[in-house]
Amino acid sequence: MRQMSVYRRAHFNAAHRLHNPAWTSEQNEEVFGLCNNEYYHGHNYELEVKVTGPVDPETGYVIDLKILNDIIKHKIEAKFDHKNLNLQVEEFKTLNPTAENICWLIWKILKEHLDPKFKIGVRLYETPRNYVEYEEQA
Ligand SMILES: Nc1nc2c(c(=O)[nH]1)N=C([C@H](O)[C@H](O)COP(=O)(O)OP(=O)(O)OP(=O)(O)O)CN2
Ligand SMILES: [Zn+2]
Repeated sequence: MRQMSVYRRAHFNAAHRLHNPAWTSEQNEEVFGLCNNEYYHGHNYELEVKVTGPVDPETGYVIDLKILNDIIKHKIEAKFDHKNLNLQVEEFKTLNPTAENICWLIWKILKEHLDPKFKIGVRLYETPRNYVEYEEQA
């Protein structure tokens, strides 16, 4: 069956602090600089989700984008939007909320909620110029 990719963009704002508790303040400042600010700082995150799978011959869809949008809204935006990632997202109490780790967590959540027949890719823009991407291999 013909495989294609569909994409959905989303957006959330969140605060974070990059910090390694095993290091001294000096080491943290040296490595993370302004991102180590103990009072946190915010980003306007832009998210792009890619879903690859067979095109259903009856609907002509890979996945109904309305369904994908609902999953992103309820499982991703509800968890991250207007949150302090370090303090309010359980996973980041023990994991540094870098763009890489946020992107991976988003991928993991989507993987749990989408049909396993789909291959999922996540691209996350932390700033207009900084972005990371994770896509599972076939
Ligand atoms: N590999 C990573 N490097 C950095 C991350 C990250 O998540 N992964 N994060 C940060 C900071 O949190 C923040 O994103 C950096 O912001 P800033 O340097 O202000 O980014 P800009 O694109 O706005 O910077 P310009 O220099 O003005 O282009 C740092 N590194
Ligand atoms: Zn930051």
